[in-house]
Amino acid sequence: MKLLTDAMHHLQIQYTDEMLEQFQKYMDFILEWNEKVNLTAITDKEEFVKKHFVDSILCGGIPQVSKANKIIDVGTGAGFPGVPLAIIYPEKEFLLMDSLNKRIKIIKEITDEIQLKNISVRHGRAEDLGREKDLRECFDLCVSRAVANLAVLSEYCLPFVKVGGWFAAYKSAGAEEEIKNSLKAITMLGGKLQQTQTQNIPGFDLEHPILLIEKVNKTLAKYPRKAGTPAKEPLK
Ligand SMILES: C[S@@+](CC[C@H](N)C(=O)[O-])C[C@H]1O[C@@H](n2cnc3c(N)ncnc32)[C@H](O)[C@@H]1O
Repeated sequence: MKLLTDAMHHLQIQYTDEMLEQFQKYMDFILEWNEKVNLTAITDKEEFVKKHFVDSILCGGIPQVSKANKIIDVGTGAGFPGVPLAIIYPEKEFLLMDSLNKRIKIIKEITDEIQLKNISVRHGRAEDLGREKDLRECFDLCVSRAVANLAVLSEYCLPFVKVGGWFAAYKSAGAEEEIKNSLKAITMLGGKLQQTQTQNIPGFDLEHPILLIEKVNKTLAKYPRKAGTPAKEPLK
């Protein structure tokens, strides 16, 4: 866990022994489950800590993230970035969702086991859950990593965010063209790209722009379109 504590020092994230224990147990359980169900291609523990834990908490300490209370992780997969963020922010409430029920059930089982009490889970597609009354425009912050192209992702994510809230999209370096081509879609969905934050921890080779998109207007009732349509016909 030295890699993780080094990164947390750099990001000025406070941590406790209990948090480090939760990180350790989460990795152990995921790798154990991974022998039966495909959860992650990363099985080397050092790589796991870097690419899953450190990468997930790169948005830690960003003011838009620090001040959010209710957070949703769209397309969480094996729990990233939602679980590491829930560990470092025990006072915030997290909802992790994914269209693959198998993964959601495993995350629930593991997070119960390690007593991460601030996580709940929901199975479903973003296009469907984004229309549910108890989820639509209810979150201060939506995070999402490695789920879809930014225009598509914005249609999945922005409907969950309340006006005045934020969508933090984890993108890879070199996404400038993708960002430029998604600006219109972001506006159509009620968002505005305000800032791109690139966290670079010396020695980590994780250069990652995190796009901070503010929800400036309500999302029109016609979005998200029906399941499958955003990916087939991205807004432009
Ligand atoms: C490549 S994985 C990334 C998982 C995780 N966010 C990470 O960074 O490790 C993409 C995940 O998004 C989920 N996903 C894709 N489209 C989705 C949708 N329309 N609604 C909900 N989840 C979706 C997939 O089931 C998968 O678990």
